[in-house]
Amino acid sequence: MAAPIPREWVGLQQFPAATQTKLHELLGKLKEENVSTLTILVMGKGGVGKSSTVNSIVGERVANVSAFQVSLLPGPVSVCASLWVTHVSALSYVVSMQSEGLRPMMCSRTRAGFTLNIIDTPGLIEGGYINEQAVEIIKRFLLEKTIDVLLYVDRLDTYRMDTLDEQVIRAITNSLGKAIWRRTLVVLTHAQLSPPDGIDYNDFLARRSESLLRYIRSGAGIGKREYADFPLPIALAENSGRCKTNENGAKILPDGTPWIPNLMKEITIVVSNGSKSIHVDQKLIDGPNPNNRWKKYIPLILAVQYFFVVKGIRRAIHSDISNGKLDDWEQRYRDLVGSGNPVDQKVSSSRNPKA
Ligand SMILES: Nc1nc2c(ncn2[C@@H]2O[C@H](COP(=O)(O)OP(=O)(O)OP(=O)(O)O)[C@@H](O)[C@H]2O)c(=O)[nH]1
Repeated sequence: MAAPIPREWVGLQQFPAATQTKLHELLGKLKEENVSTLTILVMGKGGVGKSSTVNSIVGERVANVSAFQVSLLPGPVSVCASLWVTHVSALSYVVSMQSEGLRPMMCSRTRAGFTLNIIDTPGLIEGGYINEQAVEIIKRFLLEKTIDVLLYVDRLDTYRMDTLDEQVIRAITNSLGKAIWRRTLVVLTHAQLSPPDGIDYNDFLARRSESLLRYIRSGAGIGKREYADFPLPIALAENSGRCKTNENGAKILPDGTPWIPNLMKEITIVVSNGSKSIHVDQKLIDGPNPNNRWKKYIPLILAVQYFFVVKGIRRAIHSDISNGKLDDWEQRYRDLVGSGNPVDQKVSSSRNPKA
């Protein structure tokens, strides 16, 4: 199927002038590096703000946003709130999966010779499990596409990580290969939260980032020695219409940073980090063939067998022959014959008890 003709990126004009200037600057930098097309894949659990982030980046409502909004309650009710968040989020995953369908959505926009493709995907969890059907549909959708950047989206205001997070990360790794994590920017939405119990915002962010990265590294199989190869930078997003703005009208993070240009800057850093974009072909989607897994070790195993087993046995036989030593069975046979065959004697005496 032919790719749709990209439309003009009119959403760019919705941004405040300062944001537009910054975005044009970043697109110009990419073009200097011969990058004139950027394909961004957005993945994560359900209800974390994937579609909202897509809409924020494009500056248009191109993706359907789920109806559920879970907010963090401040102060003494924070424990209740965290349970409530978990509960309502789980409900929102189920409802959104049913209402939105499982098909990913690609939106393409062009501006001054630059094309932005952004792919929104359904949440990967349904009823507390990985939705294998959604994973298969996403894989098929991505076939023969080249992914420049993965935005792995999660919420800043989620306190607990569990094995489900690891499963989502494993499902992405199995579908797109471990290398996708070299091309990943982690995006934490709901960035305008007030941390519970008076915790300092930066401390809260540091703790949340650390626990999320721990899960990503574990789910993706990134060992300690590989940390430098998989930098996994983190950017914050606040998609709410109530996000604070600066004097230019740009949506800002609690520290005053306009977050959309900041997110785009982080994306360009990932693009320029020296790793390759991920081309999704059938082989990548199928994953490693378990039959081929040990194939390369076959000659080595045969050589070890030959030198340590076959040669050893041969040597033992030769030395037995030259020592005149008999095999156990041969020795036993000779003993039997030599002593008048006690087995035969026993048999004949049992047939003729008087004998
Ligand atoms: N306050 C706040 N709300 C957000 C933010 N991002 C998303 N939301 C809300 O969270 C809910 C889910 O957002 P979506 O963008 O639909 O999340 P999603 O990950 O695309 O969800 P699925 O498509 O169901 O997987 C919606 O009600 C959004 O309005 C954010 O940064 N801040």
